Amino acid sequence: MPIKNGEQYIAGIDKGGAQVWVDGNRVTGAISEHSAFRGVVSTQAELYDMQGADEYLSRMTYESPTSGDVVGLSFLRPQSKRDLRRRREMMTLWAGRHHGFLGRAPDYMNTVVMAFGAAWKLLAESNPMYGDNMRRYYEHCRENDITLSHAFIVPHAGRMSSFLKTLEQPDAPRVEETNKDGIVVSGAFLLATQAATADEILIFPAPLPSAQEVNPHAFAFAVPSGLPGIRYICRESFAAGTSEFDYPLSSRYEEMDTLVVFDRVLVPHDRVFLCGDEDMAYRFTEESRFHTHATHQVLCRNIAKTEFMLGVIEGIIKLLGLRTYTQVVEKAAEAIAGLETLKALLVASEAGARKDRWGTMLPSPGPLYTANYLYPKMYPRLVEIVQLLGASGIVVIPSEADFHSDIGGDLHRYLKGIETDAKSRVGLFRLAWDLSASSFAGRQTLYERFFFGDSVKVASRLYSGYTDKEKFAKKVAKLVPGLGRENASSRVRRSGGKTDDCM
Ligand SMILES: Cc1cc2nc3c(=O)[nH]c(=O)nc-3n(C[C@H](O)[C@H](O)[C@H](O)COP(=O)(O)OP(=O)(O)OC[C@H]3O[C@@H](n4cnc5c(N)ncnc54)[C@H](O)[C@@H]3O)c2cc1C
Repeated sequence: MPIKNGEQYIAGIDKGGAQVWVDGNRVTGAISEHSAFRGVVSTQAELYDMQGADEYLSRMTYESPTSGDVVGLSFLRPQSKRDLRRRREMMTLWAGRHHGFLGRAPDYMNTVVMAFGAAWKLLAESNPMYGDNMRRYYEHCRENDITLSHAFIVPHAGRMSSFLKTLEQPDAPRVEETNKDGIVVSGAFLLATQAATADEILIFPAPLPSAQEVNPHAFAFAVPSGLPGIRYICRESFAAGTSEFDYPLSSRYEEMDTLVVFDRVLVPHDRVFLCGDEDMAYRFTEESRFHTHATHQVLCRNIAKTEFMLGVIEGIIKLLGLRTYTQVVEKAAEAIAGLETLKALLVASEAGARKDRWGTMLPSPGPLYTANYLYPKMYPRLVEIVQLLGASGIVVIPSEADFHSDIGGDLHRYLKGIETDAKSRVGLFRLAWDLSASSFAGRQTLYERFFFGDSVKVASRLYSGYTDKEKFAKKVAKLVPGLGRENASSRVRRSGGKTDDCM
């Protein structure tokens, strides 16, 4: 099947039969029509329509190497710097359409599954069937334009401190049994964004330690979202209403987060990528380089989001006539400097790309992980700048209904701007509210802070892979007698990383 369009995406979600719970009630009707999902489903449908439109087709798709069908470019396994550029252009087009607010637009997981698929041979070391499954799953996603969600972390009740290695945790997700049809999995996964609005879910938790040789907590697989025994328990919806005037962002881009519960779910053997091999789970996470490829996608999205933030900042400056205040200009300049830094890092990541051991053109991790490190700090600051410049304008934001009521005249008279009518002025501030102060805004900030792991993990990913630091230390050591001497064992310890891990 070639790329899907929006209508096909919606039909797939509605027919998928996922068991979704919102506010204590099971969603019984069409997911796409439920108020918690309507906006985001419609936005994602727009993305799928976009890739098939004449205007974009050549920039957003390519010919499948197996079927010859037209498939999505974010599935393309890059073999050259040109391929990386094509991927970036495609991802930038989608990010520009949702202004970076969809952290889980389909290209995110398309990229992850591409990286996993490229590294299938590693899984084959654990079991040839697992390698084969991964390779075929990537092709399945690409050929059927599968919309994929994922859950990589488990609830706190199921986590285990390393010093409790000898104990088993009853609440930790686990493989309960293996039978002729597949593996039976029970337990919960803490968080899957957009799981209720995706065709399938990929599960790959960091394995908890186990006293058993075949670790029941070490597994990875992907299944249809509606497989019997899976429940998706949604948080409260932040799509506060359907009016695009009142809630310009949350009405369109609210991505639901869910707790995913597996209740003796039978995962067919051909969907299992790893089972029991704790060491391989860690190795595959690192050596598939999916973090690096995914960060390339993330950076395209962050740039689109920062451009949008800058647009709002400039809109407020113009509206309130703030351009002559140097403290205001300085804040806008900070946003510009942030944006330009991200853009430079993206270019640098492609310029420094080289093939990894899977034969995939890997963007340079150094600039990407730097962006990954900076953005969780940059984004909350951009939000703060919007608040600082918008001030009371961000709270005096009557609704569309107010404008159409008997007090509409007051609003038109007293809320107009210097050169702007009241409704446009309030419209911009309602957007600034949704961007900086609403529940949707708070969740967006939390997302940017955590979606790729907490700051400790992000920092250690940057630090540990940054081999140049040793070169610099040697330069310093030349000027400090005795500092450069090290014993052989510390040299061995420090050269433990794979060669393509270098930044
Ligand atoms: C909005 C949102 C959407 C998300 N979507 C997804 C998704 O779709 N799929 C998915 O798999 N995950 C998703 N995540 C989860 C994300 O991967 C995690 O939030 C992240 O890995 C951090 O884990 P945690 O939330 O359990 O924090 P915790 O591990 O509970 O950490 C809490 C605090 O303790 C600190 N801390 C924890 N351990 C240590 C330590 N050893 N040393 C020092 N400090 C420590 C952390 O830095 C943090 O400040 C999402 C998260 C958010 C917020």
